[in-house]
Amino acid sequence: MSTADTLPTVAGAVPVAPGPLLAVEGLTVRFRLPDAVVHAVSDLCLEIRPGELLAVVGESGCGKSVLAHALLGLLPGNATVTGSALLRPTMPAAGRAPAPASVGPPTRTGPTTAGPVDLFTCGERRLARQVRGRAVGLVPQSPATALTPVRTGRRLLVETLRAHGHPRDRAPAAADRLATEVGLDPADLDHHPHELSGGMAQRLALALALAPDPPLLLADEPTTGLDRPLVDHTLDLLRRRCDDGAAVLLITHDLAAARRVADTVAVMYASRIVEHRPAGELFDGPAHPYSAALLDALPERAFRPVPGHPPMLTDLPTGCVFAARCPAVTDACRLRPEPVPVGGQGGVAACHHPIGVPA
Ligand SMILES: Nc1ncnc2c1ncn2[C@@H]1O[C@H](COP(=O)(O)OP(=O)(O)OP(=O)(O)O)[C@@H](O)[C@H]1O
Ligand code: NI
Repeated sequence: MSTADTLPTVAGAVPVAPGPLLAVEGLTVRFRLPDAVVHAVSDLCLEIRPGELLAVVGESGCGKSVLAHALLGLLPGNATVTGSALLRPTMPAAGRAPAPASVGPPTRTGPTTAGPVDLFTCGERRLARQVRGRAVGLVPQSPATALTPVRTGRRLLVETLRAHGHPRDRAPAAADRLATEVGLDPADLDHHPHELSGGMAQRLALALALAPDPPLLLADEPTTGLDRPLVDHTLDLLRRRCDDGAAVLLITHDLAAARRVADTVAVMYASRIVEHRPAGELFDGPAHPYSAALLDALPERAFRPVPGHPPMLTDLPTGCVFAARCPAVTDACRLRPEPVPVGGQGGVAACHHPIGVPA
């Protein structure tokens, strides 16, 4: 798809047609601890459109999973969430053919004329009934603990398919097809989740998330524990879902995965998005020194780890969060950088000295 019209807007800008499926504005998540406050996500803005695969990348602990959990109202009671996350409602698009390998309900969803829903204010009842596992699917980061242990994979999958409109007589065959689609042997569905390996549980969780054919899928490290062929199989499956009109937010440590399938990449560092670009632009010429350092750490590039450590999320600097590790730091970095346009396709980087942009 064209990346020019898939990019996020800087906070406050007017989104262009056809409009995002999800528009997150100023998302801030804080966890209250007895003696500290964890700044897990800070002033995060992003948009994702139908057909777009957005990869969110960044080191462990930078806030990627908290972002996904915030969108679905899954954060614990010590969290406070501010900002907005407008999800455009969808309805079945009559006559739209499902992808050949897809076993979702016979129609994919398309836009309606109804207004968007703010996921942060719509309330738990609406999240439970209309959003989680329906409008927005989640592949959790630790599926082994998230899956109900008392039912077999087959029962979980058939129940999910039935709950989303598959007729009783067709749901078992649909479950088998879905298992095959995610790289499981249908016979694996006869086991309970705890009897599965981590990689198999991962694929079962993916099948369960795909069963309702959600217009938006949040996939949190969906390839952890898989060998390379299965990683590629899973990534290509997510790509096909996007090509068929769904939007996928792929959370991953694996930059090669992002490069393989993403349209756009958001690089997170210490609770903030520091760069958000079309994938090709980011990999060919990162603008934020942190993105450049992450790419330099790849084995096929300089294989040089990012020097130093991220700041504590309980004690973030008031200026640029990357300043202490940045080779290009100057006095200006004591002030927080606003996102500035980089590249030619609407990308942004939050940096006072973006690479390749004249001062
Ligand atoms: N319930 C909580 N209470 C306090 N801090 C929390 C809570 N949940 C998460 N955090 C903190 O929020 C920060 C972001 O966590 P998150 O799980 O989003 O990281 P991540 O980017 O997904 O990392 P990983 O790649 O390791 O999964 C971490 O510092 C984590 O310790
Ligand atoms: Ni995580």
